[in-house]
Amino acid sequence: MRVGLVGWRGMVGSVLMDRMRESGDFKRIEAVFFTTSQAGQAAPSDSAEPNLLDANDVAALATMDVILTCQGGDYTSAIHPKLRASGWTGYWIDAASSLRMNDDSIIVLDPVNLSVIKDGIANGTRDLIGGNCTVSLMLMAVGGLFNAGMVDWVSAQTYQAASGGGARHMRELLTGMGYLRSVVAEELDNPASAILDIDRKVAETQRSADFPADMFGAPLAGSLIPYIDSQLDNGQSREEWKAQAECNKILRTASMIPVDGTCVRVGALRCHSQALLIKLNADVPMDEINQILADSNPWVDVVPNDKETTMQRLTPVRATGTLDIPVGRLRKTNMGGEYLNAFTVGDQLLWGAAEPLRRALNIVLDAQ
Ligand SMILES: NC(=O)C1=CN([C@@H]2O[C@H](COP(=O)(O)OP(=O)(O)OC[C@H]3O[C@@H](n4cnc5c(N)ncnc54)[C@H](OP(=O)(O)O)[C@@H]3O)[C@@H](O)[C@H]2O)C=CC1
Ligand SMILES: N[C@@H](CC(=O)OP(=O)(O)O)C(=O)O
Repeated sequence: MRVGLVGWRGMVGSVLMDRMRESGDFKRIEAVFFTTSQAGQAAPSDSAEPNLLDANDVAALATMDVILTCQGGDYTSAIHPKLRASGWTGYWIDAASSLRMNDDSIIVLDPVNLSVIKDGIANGTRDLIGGNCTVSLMLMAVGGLFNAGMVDWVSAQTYQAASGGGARHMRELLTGMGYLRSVVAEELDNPASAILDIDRKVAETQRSADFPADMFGAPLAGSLIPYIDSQLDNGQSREEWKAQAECNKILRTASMIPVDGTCVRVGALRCHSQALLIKLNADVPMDEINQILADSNPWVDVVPNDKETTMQRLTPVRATGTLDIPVGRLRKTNMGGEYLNAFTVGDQLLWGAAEPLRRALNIVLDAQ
């Protein structure tokens, strides 16, 4: 199949290209590389064409069997309707949120919803959309409990990495960290200096007009921001709204399972973490819960709930750059035996963005 790649040189796209090369995906396809800004320049060595094609050229896109895009929502909104209106019936595989909640799209996360994806493809669905990173990572961790029909509702409190905003947001976080260190470098080198003087200087710096905050809209280094994405009329942020909407669509639930919480940006680089309170519909023993989670997919790492193991295995430092999905702090809470505590971490550029897309491509290839 001829597969048109759009957005491949961006941050999500670069992670996707690395995974496709590692996994041998390019051997299965005739890859054609598109760009919105560099048409005519030399294409990467994986390309079937010598040069990059114009990603705004609908006629050129229409010669593809599959378009795989990480270019972003504005691109999708501009191009996808024109392409479909031209009569194109190929597969559109996309990281952006624009088409996610459309009736004629599927949200792809095959370790959790392979049957939904296969049914959809068999029934003619051609828009296969990656889920929101937080939702995908939560379901990679605890989807086993949902699929076992054990979940009444979930309260999810998130700790989301800078990379969710994009490459410039990651740079702003690191610049802010360096800036803070630089204003107290002398005091830090002197063990006799007063920690409250250091603290005061740091707070003054964070509050100053020249502290880097253009991308996030508020200082993040040494702080956090309890709001992600746009504001909705019901008091939720759009990121919080996605949790229930997308989770239920991914699972194709017969009746809505409530999912809600507060989404918070923290100073991690590319791993999102989540503290979950899961209301089970029965007081299931912990060993059974651990087993269901461990068996749910090959990437879940059920971390025993002790301090030393948790500190080694259940952190962004441990999970970053890997496909592993550690889930731990598993215990029943004071609320009762049906109320399960959990904490999970995952790389938001891998399972949170790129990996479900390349796997959706392979499912499409397998279906031919
Ligand atoms: N960031 C995230 O965590 C997630 C993002 N997504 C989706 O993916 C989309 C893309 O996100 P992201 O990868 O962060 O976006 P980037 O800003 O990194 O890349 C988007 C595009 O910008 C263009 N570009 C311009 N200058 C450069 C440069 N110097 N280096 C690389 N690319 C450049 C490229 O297009 P061209 O070659 O055409 O110029 C590139 O494809 C998002 O809009 C969102 O819809 C989904 C899930 C998570
Ligand atoms: N909103 C996510 C990243 C993202 O791109 O989400 P979505 O694909 O739902 O727009 C974050 O900031 O962490």
